[in-house]
Amino acid sequence: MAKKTILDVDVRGKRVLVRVDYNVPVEYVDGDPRITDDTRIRASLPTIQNLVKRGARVVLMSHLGRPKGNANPKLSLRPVADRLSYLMQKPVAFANDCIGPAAESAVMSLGDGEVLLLENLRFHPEEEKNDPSFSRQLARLGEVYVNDAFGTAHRAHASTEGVAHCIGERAIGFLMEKELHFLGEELDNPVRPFVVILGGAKVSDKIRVIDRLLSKADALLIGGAMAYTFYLAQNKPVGKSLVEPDRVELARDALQKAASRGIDLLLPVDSYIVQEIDFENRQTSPGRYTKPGEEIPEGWRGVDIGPATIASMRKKIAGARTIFWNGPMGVFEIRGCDKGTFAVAEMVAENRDAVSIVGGGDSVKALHRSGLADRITFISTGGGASLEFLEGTPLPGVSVIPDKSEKEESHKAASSSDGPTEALLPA
Ligand SMILES: Nc1ncnc2c1ncn2[C@@H]1O[C@H](COP(=O)(O)OP(=O)(O)O)[C@@H](O)[C@H]1O
Ligand SMILES: O=C(OP(=O)(O)O)[C@H](O)COP(=O)(O)O
Repeated sequence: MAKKTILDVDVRGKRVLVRVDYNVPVEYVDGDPRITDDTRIRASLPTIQNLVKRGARVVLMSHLGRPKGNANPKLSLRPVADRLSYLMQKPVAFANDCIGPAAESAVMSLGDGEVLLLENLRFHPEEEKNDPSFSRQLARLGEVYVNDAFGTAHRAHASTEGVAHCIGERAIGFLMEKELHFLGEELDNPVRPFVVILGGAKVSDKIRVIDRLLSKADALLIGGAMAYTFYLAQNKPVGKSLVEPDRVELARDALQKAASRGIDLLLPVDSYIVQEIDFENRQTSPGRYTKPGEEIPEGWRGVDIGPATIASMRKKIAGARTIFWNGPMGVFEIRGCDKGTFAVAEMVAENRDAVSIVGGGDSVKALHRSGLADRITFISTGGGASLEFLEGTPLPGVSVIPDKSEKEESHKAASSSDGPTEALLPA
C-alpha cells in the first residue's frame, strides 16, 4: 500500500519537520570541513524545494556519524547547511541544537518558504534510545512530520520513529517514495529477464537478500569475496581468499534453491589472484595473475573476477530488462583489482533498455568513481536500509507513516501516559 506523501498534506504556512539523512562523509583539511560526497544532500532537494514552493516552514533534522551522545564539533551539521544553501541558492538557517531554546527560537523565526537545519541529533544520547521525552521535544518543532531519510529508516530512533507518534500529520518525502518504489515495486514485479548481480565481502550480510531474490530473479551473478564461500560450498579450493566457513551451508542452500527453480546462478569461471594484499597501503604483491578455472591455488587469494567471467556476465546483463546490483566484484579500492567492478558498472550502464537499480555503499561508490552514475535508472541512498528492506524486514521509519487510505491519527501523544506534546505557538 502506498504511503502518504507530502503532496497529500496541506503545508502552507506550517512548520514541517523533515527527517533527512545527511550522514555524509566530511573530512577536515587544515581545520576546514570538506564534504567529499554530497549525493545524499542533493537527493533531498526535490522534497525541500517542493515544500518551499508550497510555502512551508521547513525544519530539517539529521544525524551525522556516530558521536555516541556527545557533542563533537567535527560531526557538526553546519557545513551541511552551507552546502545545502549553495545547492538551493538560498539561505539555510542553522540552529546550534536540535531541541530546546536554540532550536525553538530558530524555528519560530522562520517565515513561509524558509529553511532551517538543526544540529546533529546524535549529540543527544536520547535520540538513539528513542526516548519518548526527547521525541516530544522534537515534536514541538513541527506541525507536520515528514520522513525522507531512507538511509536511516531501518533505525527506530526518536527522529525516525518516536517523534512520528507525537505529530498527527505524517508523510514521506519524494526520496523515500522513490526508494520504496524502485527497491519495492520494481523488484517485486520485475520486467523479465531480471538479473541480480551480487558481490562484496560477506555472505552473512546478504544471505537473506539472496534468499529473497532467488524467488524473483531469472539469473543471479555472483562475484566479490562472496563467490569463494560459494566455491567452498561446492568443495572447490579457495586458497587464502576471504571466505566465511560458517556460511557454507547457507551458500549450499542457495545453490540448491537456484537449481531447483531453474535460476541461472553464475559463479566466477576465472579470477584475478594475488599472493598478498595490503589493504592499508592499497597495494598487492608483485605476484599476481589471472587464473582460469574455478579454483584458487594454495597460498593465493582471489581479489577480482577475471575476463572470462566478465564475458559471461556481459551476455546476461545485456539481455536483462531489470537489473539489481549490490556489492563490488573485487577489491575495487586497489588498482589492478578493480577491473571486474568497473566492467560491471559499464555493462549495467550500457543496457539502456533495462530498469537498473544499484544499492550498497561500496557499489555506489564504485559507480560514482566510474563516472557512469547518471546512466543508472536508480541509485539507492541506503546501505543497511536497502538490505533490510530487500530482506523484507519492515522499516520502522516507514511503518510509522500512514498509508494513503488511512485517516490521519489524532494526536497520539495527547493520550500518552507521558503527557501531551506542547506545541510551539505559530509565529
Ligand atoms: N575478492 C575479494 N576479497 C576481499 N574483499 C573483497 C573482495 N571482493 C570485494 N571485496 C570487498 O568488499 C567490500 C564491499 O563489500 P560490501 O560492504 O558487501 O559492499 P556494499 O557496500 O556495496 O554492499 C569492498 O571493500 C571490497 O574491497
Ligand atoms: O549511512 C547510513 O547507513 P549505511 O552506511 O548503511 O548506508 C545511515 O545514515 C545510518 O547510519 P547508522 O548506521 O550510523 O545508523
